[in-house]
Amino acid sequence: MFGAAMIGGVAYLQYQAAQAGTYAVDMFGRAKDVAVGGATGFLDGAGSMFEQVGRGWGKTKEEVSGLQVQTPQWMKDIYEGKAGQEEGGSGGSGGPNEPQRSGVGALGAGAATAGAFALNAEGEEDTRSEAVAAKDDQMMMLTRKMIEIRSLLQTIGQSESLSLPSIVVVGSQSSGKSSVLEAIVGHEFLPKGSNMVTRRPIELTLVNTPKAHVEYGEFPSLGLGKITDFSQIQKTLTDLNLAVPEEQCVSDDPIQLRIYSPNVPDLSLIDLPGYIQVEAFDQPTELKTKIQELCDKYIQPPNVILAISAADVDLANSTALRASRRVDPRGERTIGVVTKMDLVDPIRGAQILTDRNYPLRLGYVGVVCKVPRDTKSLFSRGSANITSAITKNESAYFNAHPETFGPNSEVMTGTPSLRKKLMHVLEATMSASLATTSEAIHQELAEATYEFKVQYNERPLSAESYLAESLDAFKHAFKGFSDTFGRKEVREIVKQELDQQVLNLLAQRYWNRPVESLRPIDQLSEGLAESLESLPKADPENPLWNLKLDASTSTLTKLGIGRLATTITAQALQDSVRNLVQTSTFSAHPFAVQAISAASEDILRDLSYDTSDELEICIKPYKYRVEVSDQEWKRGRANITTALQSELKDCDAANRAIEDILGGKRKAKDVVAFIDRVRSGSAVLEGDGVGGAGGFSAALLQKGREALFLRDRADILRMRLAAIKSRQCGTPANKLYCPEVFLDAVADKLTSTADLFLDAELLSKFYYQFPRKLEREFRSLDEQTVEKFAREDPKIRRHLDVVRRKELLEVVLKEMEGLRMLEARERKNVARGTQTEDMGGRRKKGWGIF
Ligand SMILES: Nc1nc2c(ncn2[C@@H]2O[C@H](COP(=O)(O)OP(=O)(O)OP(=O)(O)O)[C@@H](O)[C@H]2O)c(=O)[nH]1
Repeated sequence: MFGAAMIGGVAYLQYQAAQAGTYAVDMFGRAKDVAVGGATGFLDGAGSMFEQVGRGWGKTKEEVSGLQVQTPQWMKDIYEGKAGQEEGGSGGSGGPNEPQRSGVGALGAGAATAGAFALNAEGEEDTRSEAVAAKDDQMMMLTRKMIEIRSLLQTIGQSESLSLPSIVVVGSQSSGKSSVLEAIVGHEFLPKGSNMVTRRPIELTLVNTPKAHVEYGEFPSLGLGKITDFSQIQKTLTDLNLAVPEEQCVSDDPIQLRIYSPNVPDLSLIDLPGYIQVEAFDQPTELKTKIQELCDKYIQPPNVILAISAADVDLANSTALRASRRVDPRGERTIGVVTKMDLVDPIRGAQILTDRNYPLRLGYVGVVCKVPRDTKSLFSRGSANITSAITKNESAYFNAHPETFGPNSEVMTGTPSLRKKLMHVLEATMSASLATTSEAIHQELAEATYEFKVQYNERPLSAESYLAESLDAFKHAFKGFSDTFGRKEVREIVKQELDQQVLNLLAQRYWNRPVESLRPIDQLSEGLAESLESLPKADPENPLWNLKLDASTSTLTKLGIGRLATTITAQALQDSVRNLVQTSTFSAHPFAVQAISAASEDILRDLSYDTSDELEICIKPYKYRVEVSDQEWKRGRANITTALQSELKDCDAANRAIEDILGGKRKAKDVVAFIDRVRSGSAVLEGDGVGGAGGFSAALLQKGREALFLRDRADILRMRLAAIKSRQCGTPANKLYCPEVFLDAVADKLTSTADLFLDAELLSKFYYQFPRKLEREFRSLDEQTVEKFAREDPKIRRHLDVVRRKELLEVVLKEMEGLRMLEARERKNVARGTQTEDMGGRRKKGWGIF
């Protein structure tokens, strides 16, 4: 077990046994003894490290660098002084409890560690021996690996067995919990306020970045990116906490926060709401219980408990220690932190730290974490590091009482010592949990593999591959559509539209036989002058009929065909794209549906401007003259016959519907006969018929008028169908007598020009541009959006989850294997180190870690 390098063979085995609940040696109250034991083992480890680097701590950097070929990267970094920002200096005042280190600054060793421990950066002397420093570095690397694995496991899910332990911080309100965490991090970043602002657990992962110059935080699940302003982190945490409604009190949904800094150690901590004694009058009555339940959930084994108590409150009244006792009665995994040491007499402070009533195997650490008032304003901007100010203030206090807190005292004090202790304890606890967690991962992986096989036939899937496949399938479907929607289809929709326009024109200009008595005078048309029945016998020079035909033709050609035909074709394309999306995998993705629709709309809008103008120019000649060939006439005659027949059918159907409304044929006939009589003047319509007339209600009269109109229209259609069928309408020379045929032929000519042009200008350009635009837009989506897109479909989300879970578990297992190898190597080193020690009989005094 590599933890042994730090803890020492004997002490570590004791610790391990204690973790397993079989620890039989009474270490309580003799924490210091164990610490020395730990230090012995620690030096054993140093011995083996010595071997690793060429048995030469006394060598110069150059001498040693010749051996670097065999040394690991972290070690090289130390020799090259790259790992930390500063070399291990000898200046500054050492912490009172720090053991003296020989050969300080030699080889620049420990620079990385010092950076991580924030010792030199804070003006303190790194007093560790080189071997110790190197060992620390290796431990940090391993701890970091485990923390990384812990973070990976966090992303897999909140399963208790699938997790590595963390340090859980508990304490009553105002015990100084936040101050301790902020002293470790070096920034004020936790929510502050009187209104119980910590309502959710904060899972804090500290990542040491020795070479970085910038400190920042990240909320991995919020995607806010790197936040360098710690007051912004504080604000975000406050907002997230206050989002838990007051009546809900607290939530067990953790907030994950990672802080990257060269000044933090690699640690994983969980901050919890502070215990309260009694609810305030404006707080929910169950608040106390809820906080307790939440804390209880987190302080379970194998987590380490950081129990915060204030020195000015009797330890017997410490809620944190009481809570820890319930779940850790033998005090095996609790570190006691006594804050506000400056508020009690030093002798009393030292007594608290050596408390016999609440003995803790991992001991107590006394701290003064208050930011000195005179420097506080300097840090108000949220970016300055406060570690230095706190440590200086703290050292000043403890150094002022050397007889109580000096190097020879039994007690452990100071935030730097606490940081180190936390790292060592976390490393050991995590490594002790590795086997169990590894077993749980194996089991989870087996389940995920089974699900992947059975449910998804081992079909690999990623958000990117899903998007790519969906896009390819859609483009393929679109290609299929473009093969079936060409000039012929454009012609159909344009002609259908123009047919309608022709029918409207005919109705307006030719078929408008007025029902005179029922229409206001100003609506009576020129149709009165010459009835349509007289058209077949009209004089070819008759100005009225000539004018009518010219005006109708002109209306048709000047309709704005360019715009009309382009718009309806673009609309048909847009509708088709929408239908294609609905039948594609994209249909389950609102984002994609919207993006595709917008893409086609954009292209069609752009193309439509030019296309409609140019098409209008193409049909310009028809605005002045339209020649119709015999062939065209023949086609027009056939087409309009079909159109009129269909119109006639519609009229008859509408008439039948009205008859039904009027209460049958007979009743309808009576109403229509009355209106007919009014029209011919043989009956009188009282008023305007609003109150009814002739024994019929106003509503019946209205329906009767509609029926009469439809009857008239049907009569006209029949008459015109007969006319079109007659010999007279057999030739374009007689267009004056057959306006229906002529207008249809004109519409047909306009359609032919439009479909040719639209095919070349709108369709082919759209078919070219659209898939490319989609390709561009979808391929340039960022990872997050692609992920969001794929997860919109619940089926795909489940599939992705299984694949991802399986992949992550495989990665974690691989990482675990790596750790195990390191661990095995470490164990070997410890064994060798012990041998060396036995031979040399050399023992050094080291730090008391536990
Ligand atoms: N004198 C002195 N004051 C301290 C020390 N540590 C914290 N304080 C002060 O004690 C008060 C409470 O400290 P916090 O760190 O906010 O305590 P907390 O436990 O997080 O409190 P809640 O957020 O209410 O749960 C603050 O005014 C701190 O400035 C210390 O070591 N010495």
